[in-house]
Amino acid sequence: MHSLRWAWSYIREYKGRFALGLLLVLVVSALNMLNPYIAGKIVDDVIYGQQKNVLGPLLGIMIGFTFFRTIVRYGYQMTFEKLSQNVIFKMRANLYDRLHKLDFSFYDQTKTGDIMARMTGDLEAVRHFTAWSIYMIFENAMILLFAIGFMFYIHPPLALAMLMVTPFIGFFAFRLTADVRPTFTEIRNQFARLNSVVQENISGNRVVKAFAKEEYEIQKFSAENGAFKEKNLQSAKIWEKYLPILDSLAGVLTVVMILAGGIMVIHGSLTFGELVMFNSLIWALNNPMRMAGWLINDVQRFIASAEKVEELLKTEPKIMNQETEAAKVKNFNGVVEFDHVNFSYGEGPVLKDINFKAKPGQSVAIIGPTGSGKSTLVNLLSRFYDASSGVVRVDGINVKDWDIQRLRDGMAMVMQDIFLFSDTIEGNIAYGSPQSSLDSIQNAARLAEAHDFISALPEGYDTIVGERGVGLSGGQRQRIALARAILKDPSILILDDTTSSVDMETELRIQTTLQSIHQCKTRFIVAHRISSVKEADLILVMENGRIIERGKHTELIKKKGYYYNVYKNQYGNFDHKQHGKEVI
Ligand SMILES: Nc1ncnc2c1ncn2[C@@H]1O[C@H](COP(=O)(O)OP(=O)(O)OP(=O)(O)O)[C@@H](O)[C@H]1O
Repeated sequence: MHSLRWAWSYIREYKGRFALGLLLVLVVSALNMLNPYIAGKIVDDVIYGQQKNVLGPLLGIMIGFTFFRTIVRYGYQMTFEKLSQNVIFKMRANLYDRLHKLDFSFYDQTKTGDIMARMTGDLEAVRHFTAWSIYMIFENAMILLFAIGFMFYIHPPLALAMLMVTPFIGFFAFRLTADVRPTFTEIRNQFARLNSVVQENISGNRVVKAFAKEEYEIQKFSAENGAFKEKNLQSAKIWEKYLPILDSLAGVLTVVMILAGGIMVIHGSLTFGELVMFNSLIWALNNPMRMAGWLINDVQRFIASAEKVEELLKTEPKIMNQETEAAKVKNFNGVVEFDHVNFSYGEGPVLKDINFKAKPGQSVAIIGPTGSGKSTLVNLLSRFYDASSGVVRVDGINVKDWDIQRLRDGMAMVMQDIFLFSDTIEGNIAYGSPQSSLDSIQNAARLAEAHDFISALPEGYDTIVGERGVGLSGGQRQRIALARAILKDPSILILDDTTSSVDMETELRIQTTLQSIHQCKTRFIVAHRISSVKEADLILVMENGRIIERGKHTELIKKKGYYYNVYKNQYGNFDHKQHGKEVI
């Protein structure tokens, strides 16, 4: 019932069309009683009563009605089809909207395959229910009701005899519903698992090949595929157990009708024409009962899928906009402050008492062992996650009070895991600033040391890069992502391990450029290489979620602590000046 109420919240918008559809179904269902009635009349009045003059008009009505029914049926089928397409269009748009509202923590916990199952298979099950099952249930219920009513009108005792079978049918239909329902939820969940395996294998196909794990992955898929088949078979076995019973009970109706009706005709309490009417009406009892199994099947499938779609639509993001005055502030300059910030993803602290301040024009570098919390720290700045305690401020305002859109608009981030869309290089660079001219795109690419290799490609900036940037080297991808960030001209630029795959000479040129063009911006550079961080105004050295050292390059070298050791490991006794020029 809950799923139906939820579906109704979408259908309600088209309630006029919905009501029209049901009305047409009602008309056709009522008119379905006409042909059996006429058939009986022909037997009683034309064959037995010898009123041959009424045969023509009666046949005319029969043929006319058959045409009329076909047209009206087409009308309501189209009505429900259009309605379902509108409903699904809106649901799909809402789902997509919700997926964009949901934050990092949702994507951390949810498999892509599961999301895809909801966007495809589950929506299709809801569409099928709206387009077909609703009117079929209504049509069958109405035909059954009209037929019962009509039978009582013709001959109540025979109608009563036939109805004695229906409680048994109701009982078995109810049992079928109860037994089959859990299997549909299992089928649906197994479909999501199957989807996840396929999706992971397609995304990770290079790793699979590199480790020659094709056979292992095929077997993994085969296990999930087998489980999917088994769950479908289990479900089929249940309703195949009940369908013959429902079918047989429908057959019993014919036997009751022939037996009881025949006796009544022999005793003269029923005319032969009336028996023909009953005989013609038997499909109107049989058919809905036969269909009941299939329709129950559809309803259960709908409920299992609707619950999943609704669950996703109702998932609330943890990161939300607050309606504060600060949210109305338009732009910011880029003053950043971490005020005793602690953070945890759930289990155990990841950031502990992070405390520092950066002004526009300054660059803050973060260095430290892998897993020490560097990326997490910059992620709090863009509010991908919220601090567990303490405050992150931008221009003196808590990031939680900023309008998220505005906050992120003022920042540009090059993430560790570079993502390029399957689009042209020009489109990828202009992703954050779609109105940019080709000149400014090329200029950004020059600053990111990407222009030369892009121009050398046969199609230059029009080159379409594959999914996630396939076809480009790691360093090339990083430079395109950097150009994308530079083009945005943000107040705060965050580079998370952005030049790790770029050779040191190119990196040095990039840094010199960034230094000159971003005089008034605040820059965050997360890196492992000393060469990437040594020019920074403030270097934060992290270990186990804490800042263990801070200062400028020369100060940290003098401290002879962690930073100094990294420096020694990376450069040994290498002279940092060659031919009078700084190289590290
Ligand atoms: N989405 C997440 N959910 C749960 N734990 C996470 C998540 N992301 C990172 N962590 C954990 O938080 C800790 C810090 O990770 P983080 O990525 O910030 O480190 P890092 O210093 O940037 O590492 P690297 O240098 O390898 O990029 C690690 O222990 C990591 O396992």
